[in-house]
Amino acid sequence: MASPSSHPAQPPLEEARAILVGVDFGRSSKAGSTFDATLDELALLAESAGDTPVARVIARRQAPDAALFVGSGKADEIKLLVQAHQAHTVLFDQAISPAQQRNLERVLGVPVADRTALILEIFAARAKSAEGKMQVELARLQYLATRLVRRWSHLERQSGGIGMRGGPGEAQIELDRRMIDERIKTIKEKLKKVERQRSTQQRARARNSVFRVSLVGYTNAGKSTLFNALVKARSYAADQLFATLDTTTRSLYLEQAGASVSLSDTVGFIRDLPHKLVVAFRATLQEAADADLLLHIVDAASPVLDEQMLEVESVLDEIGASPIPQIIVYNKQDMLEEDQRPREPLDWIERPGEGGGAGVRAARVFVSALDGSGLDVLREQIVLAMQSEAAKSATALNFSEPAPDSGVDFDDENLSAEADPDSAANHPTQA
Ligand SMILES: Nc1nc2c(ncn2[C@@H]2O[C@H](COP(=O)(O)OP(=O)(O)OP(=O)(O)O)[C@@H](O)[C@H]2O)c(=O)[nH]1
Ligand SMILES: [Mg+2]
Repeated sequence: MASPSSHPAQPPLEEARAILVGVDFGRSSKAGSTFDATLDELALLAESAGDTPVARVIARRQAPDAALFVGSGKADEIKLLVQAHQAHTVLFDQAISPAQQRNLERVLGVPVADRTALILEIFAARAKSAEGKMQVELARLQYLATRLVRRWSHLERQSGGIGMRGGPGEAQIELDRRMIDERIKTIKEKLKKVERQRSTQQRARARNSVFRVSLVGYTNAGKSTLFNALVKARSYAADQLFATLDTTTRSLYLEQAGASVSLSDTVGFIRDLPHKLVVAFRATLQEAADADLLLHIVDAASPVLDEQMLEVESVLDEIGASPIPQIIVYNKQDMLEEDQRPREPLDWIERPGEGGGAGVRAARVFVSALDGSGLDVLREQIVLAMQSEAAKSATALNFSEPAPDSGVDFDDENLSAEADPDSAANHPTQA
């Protein structure tokens, strides 16, 4: 076995057995079942990062231990499990500090990672566009700059991707850190340029009056599957978290309206998305925020669908997309028991308003992206939303519509990475 001070041996590609650890601080509302669901999500994250979960440990504490996050007894228990399963890594459901990570690695003898690191690994492996890759690299470097990372991710070894694999002595780390800072600066500058281009494109798109619809929702809810079913495209759909990172847009022809709308598939949301990553992806999500209509896709079979919906609503609020009309799409109806399925194909529910304010009514439709049921009703609702929007802007036109080519309706600079999420620049098309 690797001595504690050396770089722990990297597992061979085909196996990376992981022990999952969650600490219940007694805050989960519906104790037990809910907490288990969060570990289910960690398991799916681990699998999406190429690890195989082999055991779960749940600890109960009032507060995290300063040195080890869990108590020393629990740490011993985890170590026994690591040995019994010949595990290669231990994954924590909560964010652990750099010091806790170091201490844990010393005690357990294998690399330790937390949820944030896992999400970053997945994002790094999945990003496809040049901009997406830069955004992820930036978020990763900012995260790595604060810790000695001993875990050389499974995905990274597969893809030979970007990133730092630390581990060596302090001098090397100091050197790495300086290089990291340099790299961060360069990427920020490049990103600014790309973002300026993007906002010019967005402005052009906003001028041509195609009705824009964005699919949003918790990761794995079925956005890409629904996107493919609607436009008969092939967006990458898989039982993995964050299968989609870059926005894909296609034209969707709606027979009932005799017109086309543009439909965009977007990155999924997840609870406690690392803050840096939220900032990095704001530009991508901004496309969702600029839509005329959001289809909020929900995994109706998830035991924690309420929490997932609230998480999505809170991110939407953060990027200024709360006021955009929504259709709530309860997907995966085929997975429900007969008696759990709704009697009517459509009803109305109340969703939170802007800034958590007064609720707003939204149509809810029940579909299965897999077997295609309910898609007609969904198309009808899109048409209705489009017509009601057209009626609204016709009324607005009678008042003070600026000349379409005034060119001063909003400012490129304000849409750059540092833009304030609450600034008016996030609502460029608002009358
Ligand atoms: N049974 C069932 N499975 C579905 C349905 N829609 C999607 N799925 C499955 O759910 C999983 C996730 O689907 P995706 O379309 O990749 O989900 P997504 O929301 O795009 O996920 P991310 O891009 O990772 O955020 C896949 O295994 C799909 O086959 C459905 O209506 N019924
Ligand atoms: Mg997807």
